[in-house]
Amino acid sequence: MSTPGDFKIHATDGEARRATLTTAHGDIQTPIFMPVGTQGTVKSLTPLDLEEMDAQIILGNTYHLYLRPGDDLVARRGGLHKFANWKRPILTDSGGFQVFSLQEIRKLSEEGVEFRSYIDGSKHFFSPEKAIDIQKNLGSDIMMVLDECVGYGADKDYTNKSLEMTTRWAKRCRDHYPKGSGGQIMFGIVQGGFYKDLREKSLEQLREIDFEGFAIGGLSVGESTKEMYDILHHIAPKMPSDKPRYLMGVGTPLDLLEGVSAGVDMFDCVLPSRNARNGTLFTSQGKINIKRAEFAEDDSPLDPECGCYTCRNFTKAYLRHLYMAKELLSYRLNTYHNLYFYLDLMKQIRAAIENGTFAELKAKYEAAYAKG
Ligand SMILES: C=CCOC(=O)Nc1nc2cc3[nH]c(NC)nc3cc2c(=O)[nH]1
Ligand SMILES: [Zn+2]
Repeated sequence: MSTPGDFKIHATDGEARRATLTTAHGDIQTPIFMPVGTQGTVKSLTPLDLEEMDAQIILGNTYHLYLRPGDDLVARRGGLHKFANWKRPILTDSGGFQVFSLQEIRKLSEEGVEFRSYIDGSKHFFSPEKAIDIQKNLGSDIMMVLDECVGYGADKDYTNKSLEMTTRWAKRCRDHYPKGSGGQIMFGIVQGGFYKDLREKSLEQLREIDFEGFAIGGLSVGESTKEMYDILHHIAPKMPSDKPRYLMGVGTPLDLLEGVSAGVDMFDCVLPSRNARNGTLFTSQGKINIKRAEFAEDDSPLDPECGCYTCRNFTKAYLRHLYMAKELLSYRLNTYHNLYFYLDLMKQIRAAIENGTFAELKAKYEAAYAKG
C-alpha cells in the first residue's frame, strides 16, 4: 500500500526525471502540467473534458475559494473534490500571489498577511496556520505553505529578510499539520529572488523541515526568460532529488522543456487557458492566432498532429468565425485544444525520458517555437 507523498523515480535522462507521486486521490505521473482551476473549475471545461485529455491533477486557489464560496461552505459540502465532482488529485496554491506580492494595500507582519477582497474590498488576514486550515477545509491533496513572493527587483536585504520570514512561516505550517497527520501532503516554497546565494540559503533552511515536496517560488514575476532559467538551473538540481520539485506559475511550452531539463517535475500556468480566450493557440508547428484573416477560409485543422476533439472536428475557418463572433464555444474549443496540447507535450516528455530521447524532443520544439 503506497502512502501519500511517496515519490518513485523510474528513469532519468540528464537532470530530467520520470517519476510517480502518490496522493490520497491517486498517483501522478511526472513530469506533469497542472491545469489551473482558480475557483474550483478549469474555465469552460467539465471534469469529463479534463479526464478525456488525461489531466491527472488540477490546481485550486486558496485565496479565491476562501473569499467565495468560502472554505467552510466547501467543507460542509464534503470538500472540493465532492463539491466540484473532480475525483483526481488537487493542489491548492495561494492563487492570489499577485494580490499578496503586488498590491499596495497588502500588509505583511510576522503574524501573517493582511489583504483586501477583490470582490468587496473587505479586509482579511491569513496567518500561516489559517492558510493551512483553509486548505484542510478544501481537502486538497497537496497543500502549499504560506510564503512571501517578493516582487521582481526587490533588493538583496529585503529579499533576505523575506526568505527568513517565509522559512519561519513554513515551519509554522508544518507544525500546524504534522507529516502523516492526514492524507494531505505539504510542499515548502523556496524563495530568495534572483540572488543565487539567497536561493541556496532558503533551500538549506527549508530542507530541515520535513516536507513531502518543494516548490520554486518567486519566478515568472516579470523577469526575462534568461534570468528565470539562470535561477532555475542553479537551484533545481540542488533540491532534494528524492522529492518532487514544483515550479510555480510556469510557463510556455519551451519553459516546461527547460524546467524538465533542470530537474523540475511539476508545473502550473494560466497561459494555455488564458491565451485560449484571446485566440492564441499552441500547435506542434508553433503559436498561431486564430483571429488572423489568413484563416478565414482555411479548412485545415488547427494542428494536423493534434488528436484533440477540436482538431478532429473543426476547421481553422470555423474556429476563427467563433472567435470573431465572440461565441462561448470559441472559449471552450480553444481551451480544450490548448490544455490538450500542454498535457500531450508532457506525455511526450515522459516517454522521451523513458527512452533517453529528451534532448531531441526539446530541440524539436525549440525549432518550432524559435520565432517566439
Ligand atoms: C496558501 C498559500 C500558497 O502560497 C503560494 O501559492 N505561494 C506562491 N505562489 C506563487 C505563484 C506564482 N505564479 C507565478 N507566475 C505566474 N509566479 C509565482 C510565484 C509564487 C510564489 O512565489 N509563491
Ligand atoms: Zn487540438
